[in-house]
Amino acid sequence: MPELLTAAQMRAREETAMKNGAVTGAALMERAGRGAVEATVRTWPDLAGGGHHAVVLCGPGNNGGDGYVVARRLADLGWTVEVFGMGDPQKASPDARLMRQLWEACGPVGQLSDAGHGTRPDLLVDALFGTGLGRAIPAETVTAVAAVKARSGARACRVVALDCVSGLDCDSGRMLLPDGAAPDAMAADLTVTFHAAKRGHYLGQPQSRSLEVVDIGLDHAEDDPRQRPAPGLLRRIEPGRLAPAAWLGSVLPVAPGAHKYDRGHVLVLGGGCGKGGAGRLAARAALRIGAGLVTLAVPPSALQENAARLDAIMLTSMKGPEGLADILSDSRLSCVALGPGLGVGEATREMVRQVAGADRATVLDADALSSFSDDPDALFGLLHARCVLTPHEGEFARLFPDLAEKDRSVSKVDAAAEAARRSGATVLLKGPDTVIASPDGAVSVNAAFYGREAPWLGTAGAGDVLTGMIAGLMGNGRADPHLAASAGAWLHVEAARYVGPGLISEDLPDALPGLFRSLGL
Ligand SMILES: NC(=O)C1=CN([C@@H]2O[C@H](COP(=O)(O)OP(=O)(O)OC[C@H]3O[C@@H](n4cnc5c(N)ncnc54)[C@H](O)[C@@H]3O)[C@@H](O)[C@H]2O)[C@@H](O)CC1
Ligand SMILES: Nc1ncnc2c1ncn2[C@@H]1O[C@H](COP(=O)(O)OP(=O)(O)O)[C@@H](O)[C@H]1O
Ligand SMILES: [K+]
Repeated sequence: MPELLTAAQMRAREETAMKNGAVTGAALMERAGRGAVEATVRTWPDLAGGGHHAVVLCGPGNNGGDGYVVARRLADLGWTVEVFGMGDPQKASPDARLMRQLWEACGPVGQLSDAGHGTRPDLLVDALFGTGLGRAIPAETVTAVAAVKARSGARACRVVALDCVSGLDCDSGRMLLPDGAAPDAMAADLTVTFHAAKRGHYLGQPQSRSLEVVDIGLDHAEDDPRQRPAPGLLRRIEPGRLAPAAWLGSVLPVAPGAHKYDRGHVLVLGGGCGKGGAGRLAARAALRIGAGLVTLAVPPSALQENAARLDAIMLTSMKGPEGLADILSDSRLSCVALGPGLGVGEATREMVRQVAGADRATVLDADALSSFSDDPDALFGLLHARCVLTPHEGEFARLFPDLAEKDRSVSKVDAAAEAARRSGATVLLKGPDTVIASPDGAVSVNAAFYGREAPWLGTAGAGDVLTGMIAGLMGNGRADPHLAASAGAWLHVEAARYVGPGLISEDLPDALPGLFRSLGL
């Protein structure tokens, strides 16, 4: 699976290759610029050949150096190229200075403040800042980008960003913009990044419609999606070089001779009369994803309602927390999911205490988490390594107020990792950029970006389905919590994309058989 690098990790890869004598900085810059031009033409084949017009905005560092290479390459292809630069060339790195000089043999470098003059270009190249960004970008760069876009009038020109959209903090995904700038002021149609995607490309609000990774000849670390990611590496969840079936075969119960108990028996604790939808969604998802048996335990008053709605899912009556011990005494129950529709309060807290004490694979969501807002440490004291917490940002803020989104000083990755360390459980922090972190430092991200968008997944009950999917995967005992949560999050988005717009949560479990078939399972 592809790893997502921090800016420092990227610099280290580059420095190692240069120290080994494997490559020079100038050669890397040439490859980056050449790769960016090739990726641009691959994306927009009508830009192949000469006769087009580009405006290239170059910053003071090596990102600007890449921009001078792109400018020269486009000019070689017969384009009309205007280049505008910033910063003192004498202060640039030797590589960036060299690339600027090589460009200057082809054409001039104008002042950034003049970038707004002229006719509509076919392409705007953002080579202002890359991984070296340390603070908010200067207002003059935002003004220059807006001025070039304004040259285009109603028919916007295409924008390609080199390495990242300038202003993107490549570690956190936050945009570092001057006061007053619109959040999408620097947005691009295509980002071409080098060697590997950076963390920030897959966190926060995507600033680019598409992302291409160009190989520049540096070594890649091997990462097998069937194993837990190594601490310190941020894994992007996707099958990678493996076929989806080969990857998911490591978490799904597919042994030909499997008995239903080999495929796990999941217990879902459901809500009271009139509050049962969430539990039923979770139970159905657990069954559809492959649990051999699923039992829904509900208060006696909700038995009739549920009996009328369920067939393959077994139903049992549970007289409050007092009735739970008896149910949990069945050693064949391999995973318990609780929270959706349970209600916030002491009864739910007591259920969590008993389930955690039963030392089984456990998924805690929604009210099972919110019931501990007043004393998160009491929850953390109960948890063990086979627990998965699946908060959305609101639930996360109740348990980890100092890591809450609104005043988060660290990235979502670091926030989830700290939450996992503190709680002793795997934490899946939801969103279009869902982050999964485990106490040993394993972290993965499942991003619904770059052609994998599924905004219709933000619909009532989608989280309850995810809870059931993860419980179903954990129940069969094959996958560890991190891998089960990762595969669950990936399949959740794939199921949403399989159904498409108009999706309601009920559709998600029932999309799984068709999705599995399409994945070759
Ligand atoms: N690391 C690698 O392996 C490679 C890096 N390359 C390019 O090099 C880039 C990184 O280059 P650099 O480290 O020089 O960094 P950048 O070019 O991203 O920017 C750093 C420069 O901008 C200045 N700066 C940073 N933030 C600023 C702000 N807010 N306002 C004004 N000035 C600011 C810095 O003082 C420095 O001069 C990558 O993004 C990539 O485009 C490529 O050439 C290929 C290989
Ligand atoms: N824009 C989006 N793109 C992809 N997934 C999304 C988006 N918005 C929400 N989701 C996903 O939808 C689910 C919503 O879960 P949650 O907030 O718990 O809802 P509920 O409580 O109604 O079940 C989460 O898995 C989240 O990651
Ligand atoms: K850039």
